[in-house]
Amino acid sequence: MKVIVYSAMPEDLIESLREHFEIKHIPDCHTYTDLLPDLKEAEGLLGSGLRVDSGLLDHAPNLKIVSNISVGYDNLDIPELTKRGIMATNTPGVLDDTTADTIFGMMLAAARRFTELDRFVKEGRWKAPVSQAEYGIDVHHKTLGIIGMGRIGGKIAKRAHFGFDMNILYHNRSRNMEAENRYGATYCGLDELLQKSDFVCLMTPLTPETRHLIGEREFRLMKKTAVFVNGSRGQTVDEAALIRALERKTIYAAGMDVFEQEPVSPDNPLLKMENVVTLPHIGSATHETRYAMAKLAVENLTKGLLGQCPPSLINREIFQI
Ligand SMILES: NC(=O)C1=CN([C@@H]2O[C@H](COP(=O)(O)OP(=O)(O)OC[C@H]3O[C@@H](n4cnc5c(N)ncnc54)[C@H](OP(=O)(O)O)[C@@H]3O)[C@@H](O)[C@H]2O)C=CC1
Ligand SMILES: O=CC(=O)O
Repeated sequence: MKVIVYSAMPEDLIESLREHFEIKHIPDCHTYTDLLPDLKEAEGLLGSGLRVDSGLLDHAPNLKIVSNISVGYDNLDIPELTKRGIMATNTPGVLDDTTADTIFGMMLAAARRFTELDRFVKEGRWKAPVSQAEYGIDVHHKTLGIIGMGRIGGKIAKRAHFGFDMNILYHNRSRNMEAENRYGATYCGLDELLQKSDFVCLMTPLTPETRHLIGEREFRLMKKTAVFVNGSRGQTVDEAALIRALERKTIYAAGMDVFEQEPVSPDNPLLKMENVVTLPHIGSATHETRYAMAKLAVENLTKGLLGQCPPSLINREIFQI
């Protein structure tokens, strides 16, 4: 069976795949056209970020499984894959703590102005003891609103509750009793969360329902002192509205790990704002966690192609056909 690996992958994991499959490794793939010569025969596709829809699938008549090395799977057209009987898998769970660390770190950095003041020191502008001009705002004992209290949202809540004595509000389509019982989180409507939170953290998947979930109206509902942090996907936020909210001081600061366009354009006004912490989509980017994700993706693909149910199968109905 032929498998295309279209992202960088540790050599030992490539070797474990070679025990079962013929591997074509194309680590620098940007669009499916880079894969065209191999797609026709491929039964498995493994990597992260590639858009997989009918455009690609029409060239891949033998494909049985698409194994995503990420938990978010907005790059996959799940209904189309399911219609064609192709399994889709992702990597939930193994990246929760690392991603929560990143998002929490970004919240602290925005509130305490770490990146801005790092530049202040390195550029030789630190000439006297700091004054109010360099003060930030406290994170501990404040109210954190988490939109999308799932696996990662829960780990952010854990840090906020046990480490920072924060009061936690959350909004989902359904209640998360574990977050309520373990971290004292309170369920509320989106508008109430936006009005009451000192920190607003967005952690939903990108779906048609969450596209531009946070826009002009939502920024206006937030406190003028609010710090907004996006760890989900760039398209869940109307970035033009965020830029206006920061320019007009409708909110205090922002932390962005994800952008509507990635890599972000150098002209993006957010890059010029001192009160915005920008990261290059590194939520899960540690050596240990990226390895764990790749390993799980390899397990998903191997099990799927060898006739077993992959542990993180998204379109489970395929196994009931
Ligand atoms: N920045 C980065 O590097 C990373 C980003 N991510 C992003 O984070 C996302 C979340 O991951 P994970 O925590 O594992 O996912 P989960 O599915 O565990 O959690 C997602 C949460 O979002 C809620 N949600 C979904 N749709 C809506 C909606 N329309 N309105 C309100 N809440 C909603 C869900 O609750 P309910 O169903 O009850 O609504 C659920 O609690 C990923 O899909 C990915 O996009 C993930 C990892 C790293
Ligand atoms: O953005 C990363 C993911 O795993 O999803």
